[in-house]
Amino acid sequence: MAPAADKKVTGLVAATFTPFTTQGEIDTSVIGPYIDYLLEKQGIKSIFVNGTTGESMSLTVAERKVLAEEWCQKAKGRMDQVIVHVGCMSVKDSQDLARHAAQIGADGIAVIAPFFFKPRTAETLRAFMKEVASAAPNLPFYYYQIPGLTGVHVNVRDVIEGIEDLIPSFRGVKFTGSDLMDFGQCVSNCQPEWSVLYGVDEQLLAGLAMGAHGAVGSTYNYIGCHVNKLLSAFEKGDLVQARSIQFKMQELLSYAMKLGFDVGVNKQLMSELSGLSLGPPRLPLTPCPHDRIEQITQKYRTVF
Ligand SMILES: CC(=O)N[C@@H]([C@@H](O)[C@H](O)[C@H](O)CO)[C@@H](O)CC(=O)C(=O)O
Repeated sequence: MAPAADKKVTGLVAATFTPFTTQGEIDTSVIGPYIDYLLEKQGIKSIFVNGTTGESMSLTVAERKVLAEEWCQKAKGRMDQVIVHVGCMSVKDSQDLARHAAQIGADGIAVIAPFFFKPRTAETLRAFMKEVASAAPNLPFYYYQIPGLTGVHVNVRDVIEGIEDLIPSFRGVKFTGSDLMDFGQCVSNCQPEWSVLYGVDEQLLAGLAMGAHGAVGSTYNYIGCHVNKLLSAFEKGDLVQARSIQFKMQELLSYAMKLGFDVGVNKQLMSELSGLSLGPPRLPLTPCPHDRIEQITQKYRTVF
């Protein structure tokens, strides 16, 4: 049976941060205001929750369910799409989360490759994904490729070959890698109803030139309003304007990277720029000194 919520993902999708209290417990009270902020201040209409930015691998399955439910409930009728990442090391946990995502009205699910015992071939990875997708056969399913973190360097082009026969709910890829040849091959070999989404914010324009249908990223949480202008400029064929926004993103991110940029730093930057209390990151991520966040915030203000 075809997935019920069958609409293509386009435009910018914010990979959301997970709010924690100062004691390190998940804090769902921030999720409503967070969604207001994305819609009203950043022009972001879709979210990707419990992903890398959301520290999913540091959360319990129970916490992930509570968070997914709150994001879906608060976004209902307001946002276009809520995609819930359900990837885990155990296929059983992933199936549990996939079933749960279907129950709470998510618009789609995504799965990263397991990375402790790594699939060595596209075939094994596809088999893992098939098992997860079968737990929520009516939900659009996306493969979330992020080799820099998983260490799984299987060609995505090989993963998607004929995958619609294996996983009828397959609807695309979130491609967080720099191999633009593999990315281009995904675009040129995708089915019309699939979305191929690019996930390296600092290189988005290259992804768009290669045919990305949209983009998922962490920085769209706080610079989405600028990046939306990049998308419009690209659509109008104004590459000079599109490049100038991309170069600003690169200036900010290369500055932050030199100071040490990880999900924890990124989360604190988001708190600083949005005024939302997202709390500290969870171990093994550690909070970064306040003066460093101030330097990055200052850079943001001079660049944009
Ligand atoms: C490795 C990583 O965290 N990549 C980010 C990017 O948005 C990244 O933060 C940005 O390009 C800056 O490097 C996203 O692709 C991750 C993401 O979408 C997610 O949180 O699931």
